[in-house]
Amino acid sequence: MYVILGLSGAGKTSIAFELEAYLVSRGIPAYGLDGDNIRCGLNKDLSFSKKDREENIRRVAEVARLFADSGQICLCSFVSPFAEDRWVYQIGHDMLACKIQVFVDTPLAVCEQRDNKGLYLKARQGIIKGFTGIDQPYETPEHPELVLKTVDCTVEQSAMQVLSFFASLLCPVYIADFFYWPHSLFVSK
Ligand SMILES: Nc1ncnc2c1ncn2[C@@H]1O[C@H](COP(=O)(O)OS(=O)(=O)O)[C@@H](OP(=O)(O)O)[C@H]1O
Ligand SMILES: Nc1ncnc2c1ncn2[C@@H]1O[C@H](COP(=O)(O)OP(=O)(O)O)[C@@H](O)[C@H]1O
Repeated sequence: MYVILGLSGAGKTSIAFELEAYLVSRGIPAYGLDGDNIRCGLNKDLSFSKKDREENIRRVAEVARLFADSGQICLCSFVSPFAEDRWVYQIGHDMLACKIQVFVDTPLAVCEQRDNKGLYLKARQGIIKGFTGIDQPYETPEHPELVLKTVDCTVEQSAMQVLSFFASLLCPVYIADFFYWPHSLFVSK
């Protein structure tokens, strides 16, 4: 299970979906659970209050566990701003290889400049209340397995960093089988 954390606009979704596409294209079952998707269905009854964010992550961790039990790599991309909520991912995942926390460490100013969905502008205008990084805190993960800096690198490069880390956890035979990329990791679009 990968837990991909960071501010809105940090790059969580882009990296998670790039990873999913890459792994699936290599015959490795993987599935991405993303805040925007899950909040349209399973968690559409939840707001962005502290209590509801906690419930959001609790349900996501339960679903992710089911995916993991079925043998799939589950990529969970959620803001998860509060440190005390993140422990739910740990339950039932004692081995390092089973739970990898990736912090997408993009500065707030960069996320705000990207503002793909116009949410930061609305938050600055006071139209959205309780927006992470603006008028709600983001507690930086203290011990992530991997920290990604997304400034001046592409989505593919960031995804490659995660794959390289993943490969470093695997036995050599498995690496040779799935992670030998002679020149280019990704099929050009
Ligand atoms: N108040 C507030 N704060 C943060 N984000 C907000 C908010 N309101 C809406 N959005 C949109 O919801 C997406 C984050 O949902 P998450 O489920 O990942 O949030 S959380 O983990 O429960 O904190 C987030 O998606 P990403 O941009 O992909 O992170 C936003 O599009
Ligand atoms: N190295 C990178 N990794 C991820 N996203 C990046 C990177 N460089 C630029 N971006 C851009 O930043 C934006 C991140 O948006 P998104 O993936 O939706 O973030 P989040 O899911 O964290 O809100 C996208 O437009 C993406 O193309």
